[in-house]
This record gives sequence, structure tokens and C-alpha cells, in this order.
Amino acid sequence: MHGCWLSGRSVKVLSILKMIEPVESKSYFLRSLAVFHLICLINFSSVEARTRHNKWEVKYEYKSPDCYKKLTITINGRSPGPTIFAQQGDTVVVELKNSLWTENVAIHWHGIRQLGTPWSDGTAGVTQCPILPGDTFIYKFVVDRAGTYLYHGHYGMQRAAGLYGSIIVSLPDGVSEPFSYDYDRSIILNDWYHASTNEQAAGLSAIPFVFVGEPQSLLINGRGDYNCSLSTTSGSAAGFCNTTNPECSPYSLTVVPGKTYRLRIGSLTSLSALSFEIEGHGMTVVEADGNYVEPVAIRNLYIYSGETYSVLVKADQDSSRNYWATINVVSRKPATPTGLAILNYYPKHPQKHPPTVPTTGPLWNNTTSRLAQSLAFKARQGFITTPPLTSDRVIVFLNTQNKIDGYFKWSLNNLSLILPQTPYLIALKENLTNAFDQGPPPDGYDFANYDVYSVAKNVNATSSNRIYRLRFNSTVDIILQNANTMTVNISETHPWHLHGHDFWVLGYGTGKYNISSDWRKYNLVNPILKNTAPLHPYGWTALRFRADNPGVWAFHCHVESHFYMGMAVVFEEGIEKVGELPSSIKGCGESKGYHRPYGSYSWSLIYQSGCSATAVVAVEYLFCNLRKRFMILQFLKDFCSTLLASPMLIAFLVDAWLEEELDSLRIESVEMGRGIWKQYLGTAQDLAQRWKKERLKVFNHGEFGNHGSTCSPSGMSRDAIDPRINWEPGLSYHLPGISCLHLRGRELN
Ligand SMILES: O=C1O[C@H]([C@@H](O)CO)C(O)=C1O
Repeated sequence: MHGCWLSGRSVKVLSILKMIEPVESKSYFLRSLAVFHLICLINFSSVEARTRHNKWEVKYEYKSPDCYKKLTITINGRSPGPTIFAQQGDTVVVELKNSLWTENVAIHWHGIRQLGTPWSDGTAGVTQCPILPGDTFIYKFVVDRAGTYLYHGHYGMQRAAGLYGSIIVSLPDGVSEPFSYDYDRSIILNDWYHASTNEQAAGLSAIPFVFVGEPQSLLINGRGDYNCSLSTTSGSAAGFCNTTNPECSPYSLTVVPGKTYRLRIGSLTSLSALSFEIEGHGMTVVEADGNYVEPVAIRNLYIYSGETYSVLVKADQDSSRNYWATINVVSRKPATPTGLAILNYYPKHPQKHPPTVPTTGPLWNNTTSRLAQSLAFKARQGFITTPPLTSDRVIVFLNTQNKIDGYFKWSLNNLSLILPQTPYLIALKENLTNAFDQGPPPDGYDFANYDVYSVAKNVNATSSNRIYRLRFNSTVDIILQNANTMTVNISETHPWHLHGHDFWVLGYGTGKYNISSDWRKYNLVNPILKNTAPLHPYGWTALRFRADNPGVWAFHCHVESHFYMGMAVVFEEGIEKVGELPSSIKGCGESKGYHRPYGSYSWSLIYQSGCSATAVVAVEYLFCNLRKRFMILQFLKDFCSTLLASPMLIAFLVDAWLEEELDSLRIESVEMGRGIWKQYLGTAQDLAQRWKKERLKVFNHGEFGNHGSTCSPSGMSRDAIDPRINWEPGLSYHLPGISCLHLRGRELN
């Protein structure tokens, strides 16, 4: 049957419950209740693209990743959170419950371009309102390309509190990588602070300014090693730092001698640029940010926050011992001890310390060596996507540190971004023109007179929420220009990350970019595609991308504190091509009231406005005693009017579904069901026929029987279905013939 729009799982029974209620009628209830079964017994056995469901609860928990006990944001009890594994083309669904209780949350899927789903990018203030405490939000997006990606908090500075993890997308069946390896391992790097992110944020937005400073430790797969004797915590200090806590024993990467490992390395540091190396082992870089690179043999990998790399490592050294895998801070004068993991040769004990002293890494201020490695990466032969040879627009961004109204800020061309209360995507789509300053921000700075080597006051710098509006499908060049900070002889490394796209990295240079000649240095033959690229101290970085992804996209420094201090811009492109926004992203700023909560509101909406409401909203019901679930959907205007002029409700009974299956139904019904209801349901006569057959089955208990499970109604209950009562989520209601109807008020779209 054409109507089987559910993918991935076998659909057991779908029933349609139709309630027809003339508005004028006084006896409005079961008399007009109608139930239809639609049997959709198709088993979807040949599944090309699957839906990967993830149910996440985000909350604060005490963790000791570096032996020091600290409130950490966890996902299902873990930090780093669970790795998302998927295959190219799959749909990833993350049903995220915010159990932080006193903080909002949002999660960004770093490196996933969100083609067609710009509202799922997870950037609070740009693509969505943050998720309120207690709320559940559903992210749903397609992972369209194999590779190594990341996810992390994108609200305030929550990433730094431990809210991060990896996404690994494998190739479609039958397709192989252009390099070989025996095993795949992922390694996620981070730096770690003992001060809470709220304290850090408070310092950054205070006068006098208090910087977050250097991290206390470096973490490899969420494990670090803080020297507890340095701990200044008094009182309960003993319990706060414990070097024997197994949570902080070093991550051990066990290898079988002779085998080759693909290490998928990602960095989500708050501040630090890192150098990663494995004692005695060379590495070959083969992938960067989800794109193949021409193999580059290296001893140490420089990795900046927001980047991912795959390196191949062969376990070809003396297998009678273990080796240190280390990370060290570069580009800032290190004050943080080396981060350690153990490369463990099977069958040696995984925690056996190598007999050597771990390396302290390359010279922290060897910018030349870092620049050289950045320049060494090229797209892999056979996988080169050549960039357009010219661009339609060139935007040069001068990166400066400056003071605005006494506050320390970072600015681009003298504008420091402050995110508006109303996310840009919503403001633009709903034409809320007061939500942000509509003026265009500048495409350049005073090239002729600005000295990038000296401390400049940048007195004209201001805070702004202006955005760059790009012509859809145009080619845009971004030149990032570094400069001196407000401290003499200091220019910092800024890893720049673009949402919604990959960009070609056309070149890096030192000093001031010369707009009339430096383009000649571009690599237009085999530049790599990335989503994050470093801007080296006193240097420039040239990027090119096609503005071909309808939506609103952040482009920002991936240093958590710098982003917080305004080091970001926002691009809009093809907003008119963006489909209807899910109401679940709305509800803040000027979009208050745009968010349709689910449950009582949608029920009465259905009866008051009947089929004239344009949105598809759904209410999910749970027949507690029968353990059957009903979904009630209000259909689109056109469908309703074809069937009946009067208002109605239509519900789906889903027989013995798993929670995950139900989620899939719920999500897909909202998104996919719109166009095909007519074919799916047939005519009003068909429905009436089915109803006659089905109503007895359901309401006489005959069909389903009482499975004996108990229903313990929470709160008050009602004796009848009265369509005008205020159905409240979380409450239970009694229906004649059915002992309990539990309304699970949840946002569906
Ligand atoms: O944003 C920053 O502020 C400090 C310093 O420049 C002023 O304290 C620093 O190192 C940063 O990266």
C-alpha cells in the first residue's frame, strides 16, 4: 500500500481513530468517536538508509575526568557522550531531554551540513531557541557523507563543561576507503578546567576582565591526570581529588602487533591548540574533517579545536612494552601538563606505564612548523573537488581583540557578535525585522593603514548582531586576517569553523594579506575541503565556499571563550528556500507564542478551529491498561476538507510498538505524512466502512483484551472524552470501555 511511509522497521498495526464532533453538538463525545484500522503490514526488509534513534538525557553529574571531582554535563551519564555510529545516508534522530533543570541547552552536530534541515544545526540563537529545562527536543538530520565528525553543546559555554562527543559515519555497504587498515579507534581530545563554565563566563563578561586562563589538564577520551597535591580546595578537599580514582586512569589503546589502526582524532578543546604524537610511531594523515587528504607522513599532528583527522598507525614497534600517546599545548605558553594515553601492545597489561618519560612535544611557539603542516594537506588524488576558479564576493575579516564599553571582546572588522534573543533563522523566516539590526556588516577593514603587528585600540569597535546575507549559490571568499592582541607581541591562533558547509582552504600566509597579489598564491588545483581551519598568529587564511545551503549559518572561532566574547559572524543564504520551520525551535525572543506546546492546547485547537489550522500537530496517547498507544493527528486543511466539513481528529493506534519505533512514527508522520494522507486513507466512505468494523474491536476490549498491566493515573482523572476539556500532559483520563487514557503531552514537530 502506498501509504506505508514508515521506514526502517516493520509496521505492525496502524489504526486510525477518527473523532467527528459537530461543534454545535451538546453531547460531544464517544457518540461520535470513530476508529479505523489501516493495516499496513509491510515489512521493510530491504532498507538502504536507516534511521538511528538516540535517546539522550543531558544532566549535571559529578565526574572526575582528571581525578578532580567536578560538576560535569553528561549525556546518559557520560562525558564524553555516547559516540553516534551511522552509515552514509542514514537519518540520525536524537531525542534530547534537558535535565539540567536550571540551564538551557542546545547541541551542534559539527561537520554535518544539515542539507535541508537548517533548523537541526543546534546553534542556540542562530538556528533554534535553546531547549528549556525539562523539555525534550528532537534533532533529526541526514548524515550524507562518511567521515569523522563531532557534536557538542552550542549554548553559552556548555561544551567546556563536558558536553561533547563523536559522530562516526561509515561508507555505504560495498564501498571501501582508498586506504587500508585493520581496526578503527576514535580519540577525542579536550582541555579541562576546574572552574565551572558559569564562573568562566562570569569572568569573561566582567569588569575587570577575568580570563579563563590555561586549563588544569588535558583529556584524551575524557581522561586526564591532575596533580592532586596542587589542589587548593580546602575542607572537603580530600574527597575532591583522588589520583587513584579509576575514572582518571589513562585511556589505553590496545593494539595487536603488526596491525594497522585508523585513529579518528577530534579536538574539542576550549582554548588549546594541541600537538598529538605516539612515542616511536609515525602516523599517516588520510582524512581531515570528513574529507580524504593525500597521505602525509608525520611524527606529530597539530590539531585545533573543531578539527578531526584520521591517521593510520602501524603497531610495528617492539611489542614487549607499551608507549605513551601524548598531547601538549602549542601556540600558547603551556602551563598545563602533558595529556597522556597508553598505546598498549597486546598482551601487555593495558595500564602498564611505558618505561620512558612522556614527550613534552614540539616548541610551543614554533609557528613555522604549524604553518608548514597546515600547508602540507592537499585533497586526495581521485577525490578532488576543484573549487570555482573565481569568487563572486571577497570578505576580509580582521580579527582583533579590543575593548567595547570597558569589556574585553573579540571583533571582526570592528564588530563583535552578540546573538539576538530571536534566533536568526526564525527571525528571517517569519519576517521579524526588529529581531536584529538589518544593516550590512563590513566586507573589509582599513587595509592601507592597519598595522597587524602592533597593539591597536580599535576604538570604533562595537557590539552588533548584523549578519552577512550571501547571494544564493554565489562563491564567497573569506580571508581571515590575524593581528596583534591587546598585549604586545602576542597574536593568537584562532580555529575558524563554518556551519552548514565545507570550505576549500586556498592558502595560508604570514603578515598582512595583500588583496591585489596574494590570491596568486592560492592552491586552486587540489585544495582540501574542511569545516575548520586555523588562522595562525600574525597570518592570514584564505577560504572559499559556495553559498548553496539554504539557511543561516554561524562562522566562528572555535575557542570557547573567544566565541563567547563575540568572535563570530553569521551568514544567511537562500532563506526563501528554507521549508516551514518546526515549531519546536521557536518560543524565545520575538518568537514567543510561535511554539505550539503539545497536549491540551492542540486538542482544543483542533476543536475550536477544526481543520482550518494549518499545522500538523500530533498528540500521542497511551492506553495504559492495554499498553496500546494512540497518536492523534490533526491533518492539513486540504485533507480535512476533502473528507468532512466538520472538525475532526484522527488518531493512529500503534500496536505494541517499541519506544524507538514510536518515535520514528511520530517524527515521520509529522514530516512525511503531509502530502500523502489522501492516498493513504482513501475516501470518507472507505473510512466509514473501516470504522464500522473496527470500533467494536477497540472499545469492547475484544480485540486487545486487558493485558493486565496496571495503570496508575497520576493526578486527576476524567470520566469521559470531552473534547473541550483541557487535556493536560502527564494526567490520566478514564474513558468508557477503556479504563485509562494517559496523555503523554510531547512536542512532535
Ligand atoms: O581572550 C583572551 O584574553 C586573554 C588575554 O589576551 C587577556 O587577558 C587571552 O589570552 C585570550 O585568548
